[in-house]
Amino acid sequence: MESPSSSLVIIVGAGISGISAAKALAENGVEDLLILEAADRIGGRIRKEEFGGLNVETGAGWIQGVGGKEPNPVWELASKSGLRTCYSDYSNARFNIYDQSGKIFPSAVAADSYKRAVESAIRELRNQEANLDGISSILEPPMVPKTPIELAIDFILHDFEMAEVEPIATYTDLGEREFLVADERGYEHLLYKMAESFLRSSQGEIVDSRLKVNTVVREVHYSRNGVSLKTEDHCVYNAKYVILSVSVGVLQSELITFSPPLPKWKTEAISKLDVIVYTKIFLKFPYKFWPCGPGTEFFLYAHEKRGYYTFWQHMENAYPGSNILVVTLTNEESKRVESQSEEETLREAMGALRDMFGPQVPDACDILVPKWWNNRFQRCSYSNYPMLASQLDFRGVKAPVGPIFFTGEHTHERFNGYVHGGYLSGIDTSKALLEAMMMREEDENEEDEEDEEEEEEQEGSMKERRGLERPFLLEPLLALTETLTQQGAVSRLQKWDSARQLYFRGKLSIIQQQQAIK
Ligand SMILES: Cc1cc2nc3c(=O)[nH]c(=O)nc-3n(C[C@H](O)[C@H](O)[C@H](O)COP(=O)(O)OP(=O)(O)OC[C@H]3O[C@@H](n4cnc5c(N)ncnc54)[C@H](O)[C@@H]3O)c2cc1C
Repeated sequence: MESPSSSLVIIVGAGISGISAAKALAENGVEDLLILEAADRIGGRIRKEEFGGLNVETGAGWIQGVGGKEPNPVWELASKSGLRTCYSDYSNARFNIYDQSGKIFPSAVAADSYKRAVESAIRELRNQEANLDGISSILEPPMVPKTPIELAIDFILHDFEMAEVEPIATYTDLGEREFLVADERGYEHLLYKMAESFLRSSQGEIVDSRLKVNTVVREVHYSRNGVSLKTEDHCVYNAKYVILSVSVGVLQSELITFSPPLPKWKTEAISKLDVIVYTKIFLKFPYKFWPCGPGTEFFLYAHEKRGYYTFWQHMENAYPGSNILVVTLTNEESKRVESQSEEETLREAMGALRDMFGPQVPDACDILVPKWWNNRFQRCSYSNYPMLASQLDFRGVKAPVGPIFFTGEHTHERFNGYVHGGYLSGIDTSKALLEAMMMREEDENEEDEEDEEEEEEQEGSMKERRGLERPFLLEPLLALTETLTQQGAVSRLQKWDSARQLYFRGKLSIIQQQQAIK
């Protein structure tokens, strides 16, 4: 066994959130940092793989929300580093709906039915949003789909809430656009560009000892004084602080154990989150047999089994002449396909294509079936906050526990599920950590200055003060919220806000008492 290495900060995971946290810390003078990554490369759920003579994106492929009210910082990074992208609007899929006999729906009928179904669902949901019973009834599919058009519409409604992250209740068309990454260097090029900055020391040399790949963290031992991490290969890494950037799927699994166990409020918040499995299956053909004109990039296959090889895309806009089709599956369908052989999946996908385009469709020359659910370092494609999740649940997922800070797309309130959510969460978490480090330093300096007698006198109030000032002590806040709940405050959000006010009022009075003593 190697002797333990020691760092000020260890970041577990080198996806977009881990890398952006490391970059932000390094830019703020934290040089003594180390990233431990389980896989053999950085990127996490941003991943390119060679297929059919190209590098395809098996993980994130789009830069979403471009040109909306809030700028997407990942779009800015992509523009700066010259990443090649192409405009791609998957909502167009609803104009190209095929049934099992290859009949294509006239686009006006499809678009109109779709629009009416979405509008009525939103209206009903908004009317009933104060009434929880009402909401649970609308969570059921709005109809039992029978006809192909209903099947397709049902899939799109389901897709809004499950695959596209956005709950239908909050969906607003902000005129945002999506761009598909179409660059041989891959989406991951952005991460390598970011990593360069912290892999260089202040003297400009590359310090690649700051990143260790193939290093699977299995145990996290923590106390007020720091954290000790044990890896699968029996190495020990010590740090004063840890940022855990693993996915919520990993947090819900048994890959990492904590000692002492994480508090109940934390594990409960983590367990409440839904995880979405979203799989892009790639198929290479000897030639094109699908329509390739304007507005044809996406098409839907209406099958009576919800989500059965429904959502298709051709890659001609991104890579002309590639002869590659992509079909997207989600959740139960993803898990089902992950558990069967590639031959079976190929047979099913070819059946769907031959239903749509006829028996003359040529055999595919190759297939790629990524597995996100069975990957023990992912266990999901992205997080999804259930519709009835509260602000409190969200904050519980994000809040630190002692010296352990949590980051990742699932901790970003606005953009959870997205690459830019991961990027922004890394920055937020590094800020919270820097603040905690500063506070702790102040505490320690203060303690050094006091003589022993004073220390004894003030021990009780100092303990109390530390307990209240440390930003990562969420328990008192949660306990207060619980009390308010029992007293029947109106909504969960109000309870949380009232608890926060009481907490800060308490903190203020203790600081005032401290000053009076001095
Ligand atoms: C198929 C698919 C399609 C997607 N499409 C889009 C899209 O088009 N647009 C978009 O914006 N988003 C998309 N997303 C979501 C986006 O990829 C993620 O939200 C984002 O990349 C998550 O980044 P992260 O840093 O939070 O987590 P991750 O990228 O998962 O990083 C966590 C890292 O932790 C590592 N790790 C896990 N366990 C351990 C351990 N025990 N020890 C050490 N390391 C460990 C993992 O290997 C991983 O590298 C998609 C995701 C998938 C899977």
